[in-house]
Amino acid sequence: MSEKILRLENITMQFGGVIAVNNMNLEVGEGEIVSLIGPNGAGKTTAFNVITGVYQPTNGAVWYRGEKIVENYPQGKMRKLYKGEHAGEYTHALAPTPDKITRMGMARTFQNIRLWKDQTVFDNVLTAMHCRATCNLLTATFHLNRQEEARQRQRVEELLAEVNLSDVSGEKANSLPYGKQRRLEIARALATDPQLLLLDEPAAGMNPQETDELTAFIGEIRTKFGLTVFLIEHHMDLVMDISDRIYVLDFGKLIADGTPAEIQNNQRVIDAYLGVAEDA
Ligand SMILES: Nc1ncnc2c1ncn2[C@@H]1O[C@H](COP(=O)(O)OP(=O)(O)OP(=O)(O)O)[C@@H](O)[C@H]1O
Repeated sequence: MSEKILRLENITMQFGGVIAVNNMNLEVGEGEIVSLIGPNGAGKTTAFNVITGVYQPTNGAVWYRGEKIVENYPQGKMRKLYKGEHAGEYTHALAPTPDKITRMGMARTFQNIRLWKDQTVFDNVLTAMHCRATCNLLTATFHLNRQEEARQRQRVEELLAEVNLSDVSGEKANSLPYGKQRRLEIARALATDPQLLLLDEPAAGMNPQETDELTAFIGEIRTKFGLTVFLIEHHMDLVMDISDRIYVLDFGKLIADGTPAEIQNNQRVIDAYLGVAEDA
């Protein structure tokens, strides 16, 4: 099996009385495309939010490229609840901010498109690239030297060509058809030069043709950019076509993992999700 680029160890995320993610253990190998599927409210986006530093988990650790990057040692009542085999290993909380995690080489897109709608396609990508290169908005805005600015503009042009958006480079983001807006979101994530790309429902709202194009596109960028992809998706055609492996989440708990063929034939998954999705 390939080297693990991402590993979740005993991740629990609790909001008041709701346990959104319940003791999740999973691994994503270098170069894989892995999907996380499950019914609405199963905890998929919450898991992404923990991985990318939006939420500090109630318990557990996230490892990235062999390094522990997120960890929590439960306090107070929680400490009692989670004092398990690994509790002694959690000596302090590690909680990097999302931008720090981006700079480690992890990029993400969101369920709802989050583009700078009035900016051009080019400027959307350039801004994302600035953030990675300088980590400081003031520096990004005012102090880039000319040589660096020219290098970045060149890189944006190359990136837009690689994702087939060169022809709309000067258009405003909100004037693009929906499928291209999604593609632009992914281009923005790629501008931060990630090794691991997390896609949260990239095909949401797409018609079948757009979904097919996106499926091919994700495969292409994996190869072109040497990426590992971890994605959440409800479009089962896309998931089954593209995934090396699939994890299934239900009410915060992983109930299965395996290849697409194994998952499609898993009775527990059919009962909890696939059967329902097909009937819907
Ligand atoms: N910030 C929050 N505060 C309180 N509860 C939350 C918060 N974020 C998520 N939840 C709850 O956690 C549970 C899991 O939500 P989550 O959005 O992770 O599910 P999901 O699997 O991504 O669903 P969907 O497929 O609909 O996007 C839900 O019950 C949700 O209401």
